[in-house]
Amino acid sequence: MSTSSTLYSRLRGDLRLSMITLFGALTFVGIAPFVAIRASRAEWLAAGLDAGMMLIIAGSVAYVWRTGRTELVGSINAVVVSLVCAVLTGLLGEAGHFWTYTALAANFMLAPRWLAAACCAVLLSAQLWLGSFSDLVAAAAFLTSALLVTLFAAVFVGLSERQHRQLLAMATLDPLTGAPNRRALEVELPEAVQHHRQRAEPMALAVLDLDHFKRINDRHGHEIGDRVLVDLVARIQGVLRKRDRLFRLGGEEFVLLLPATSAGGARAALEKVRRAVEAQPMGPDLRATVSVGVAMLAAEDDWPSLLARADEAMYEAKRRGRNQVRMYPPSLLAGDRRGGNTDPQPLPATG
Ligand SMILES: Nc1nc2c(ncn2[C@@H]2O[C@H](COP(=O)(O)OP(=O)(O)OP(=O)(O)O)[C@@H](O)[C@H]2O)c(=O)[nH]1
Repeated sequence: MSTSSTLYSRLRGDLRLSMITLFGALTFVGIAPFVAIRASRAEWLAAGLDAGMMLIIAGSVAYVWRTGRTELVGSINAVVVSLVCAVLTGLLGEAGHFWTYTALAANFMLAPRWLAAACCAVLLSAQLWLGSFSDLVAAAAFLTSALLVTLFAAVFVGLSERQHRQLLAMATLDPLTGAPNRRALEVELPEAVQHHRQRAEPMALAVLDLDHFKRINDRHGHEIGDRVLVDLVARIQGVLRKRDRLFRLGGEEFVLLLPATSAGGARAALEKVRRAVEAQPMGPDLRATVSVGVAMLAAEDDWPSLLARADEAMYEAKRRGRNQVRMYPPSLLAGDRRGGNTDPQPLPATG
């Protein structure tokens, strides 16, 4: 994946990251002229505050892209913007009020809701305390309009976040089983490959396919076939570690990503999966089995080659009679795993 498409997919997948980035860019462009104007008028404190805020926001955008800590950075930005805005009102009087609306809306885009609400409350109190209003009606008009902006921002951001979560789930989760889908795999697998290669840690990838699923559908009907897929996912997730990832590639084919796992560990884990499927019937007169192909991440691998090897091993398992785990290359295989012969053998680790 190219750098620009990686950046784009991060922006698309993380709403708060995109808001922090947009806010940072707009604040930089919007405030820079005022630093110059205030400096030219010798309003050194106001110019310094604006410049300081620009630096903090620019630094925080760089930090959030490096670390992904969007909640921390968004929270710091909201606090800084609210404080600077309140202090500017104390220094500039009426001119400081105009920035209040921007700060109120930005707080909800940057920080968790409770913190945004707290920042808004502190900012509005400071504005009423420090601001210069001609009379009580002017102060009441300011407060009402500011509260309306706050309310609109809170509702709008809340709705956007909910829709974003729903869209993300629709785009990345298989609606039948709830497992992450092929699209999610295409995002997570390249990241996992890069992560493990950089740290020279072993990683295993398995392709798992239900055996004779067509027969199950033909004999028991599609509805039961669907339930078998749901049950299969529950069984697999029940025996694997929390950090292992299961994806539905399509139909009755799944991919398992086993981070920080040696060949021996992968073999043991996938035998557990195979046995968990075989052990209990999935319904009256309905036994299912799986064929599994495993490949270990090698130094020269990219994710398509790793996936292709695991797929090749899965087809080998099918060719050899199904209901078994095969490793790729076959030299990693210690004995045929079919049926009851399930003791994992020590296997050589690979890159
Ligand atoms: N119920 C149900 N069936 C599905 C779904 N997706 C794919 N299938 C069915 O899965 C079956 C797959 O058949 P095949 O590709 O021949 O594979 P198989 O019968 O499992 O045979 P082997 O893989 O060689 O063991 C087809 O009948 C598809 O219609 C689904 O979401 N629900």
